[in-house]
Amino acid sequence: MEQRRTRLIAALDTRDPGQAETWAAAVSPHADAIKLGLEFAYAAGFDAVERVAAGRDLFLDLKLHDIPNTVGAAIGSLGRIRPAMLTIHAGGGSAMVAAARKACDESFPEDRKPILLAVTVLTSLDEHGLAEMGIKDGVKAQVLRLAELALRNGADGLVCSAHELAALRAEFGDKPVLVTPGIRPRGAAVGDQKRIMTPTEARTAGSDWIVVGRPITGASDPAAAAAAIAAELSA
Ligand SMILES: O=C(O)c1cc(=O)[nH]c(=O)n1[C@@H]1O[C@H](COP(=O)(O)O)[C@@H](O)[C@H]1O
Repeated sequence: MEQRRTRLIAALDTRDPGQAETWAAAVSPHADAIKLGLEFAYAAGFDAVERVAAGRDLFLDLKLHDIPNTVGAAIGSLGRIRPAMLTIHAGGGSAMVAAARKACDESFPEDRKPILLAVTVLTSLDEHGLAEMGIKDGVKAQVLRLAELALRNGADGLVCSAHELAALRAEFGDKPVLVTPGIRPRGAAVGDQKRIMTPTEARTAGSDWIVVGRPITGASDPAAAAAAIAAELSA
């Protein structure tokens, strides 16, 4: 079987457009896409998102989670940004995911439709965190449940931790795009993440894309940190 190519998304979490542009330029030779999310969009605005993303593949991580009409309309407002990937929360339910699918289909040209990704269980949560919300049968069961809901309603892929990749591939096959944050090169600070793996482990487990933020942006040389992770993925 051909080895899956695992690609790198660099998460550029900052409020500062100048910093985002500097990081984007530094990591772009090594990362396959950049991610801008809530911190940047709220602080710098969508014009800045558009500027930093120009000429680059953008993972726009807004993690939309609202009533179907609002989520569909929000996606409809993103047309000028043309993200390569876009996130919603699978926990918004079937009708919300379906509304997001419809909005993607109607708001973007056929050849520039974003990959619609449904976040299953955040990588900052563990069994205890889920139990606090009344979900008592564990992370894997919840990820599989939300994955089924999201894929059935039109999501192209899922955001999960690398720990669930094997179960998701066994259940849903090769087609869904599986994106895994919570990636920590050996020895890197874990921070608020709970379900982590190294780049090599995530690649071996079948990740299509890994998302790495602070291990790159917090490094003294972000370009070198991104290059080292890219090298690890292609070793
Ligand atoms: O959707 C995401 O990208 C996401 C989902 C998830 O479950 N966990 C998660 O960490 N993320 C994002 O991935 C990035 C991880 O950043 P670091 O922990 O700094 O590597 C952040 O921008 C998070 O918002």
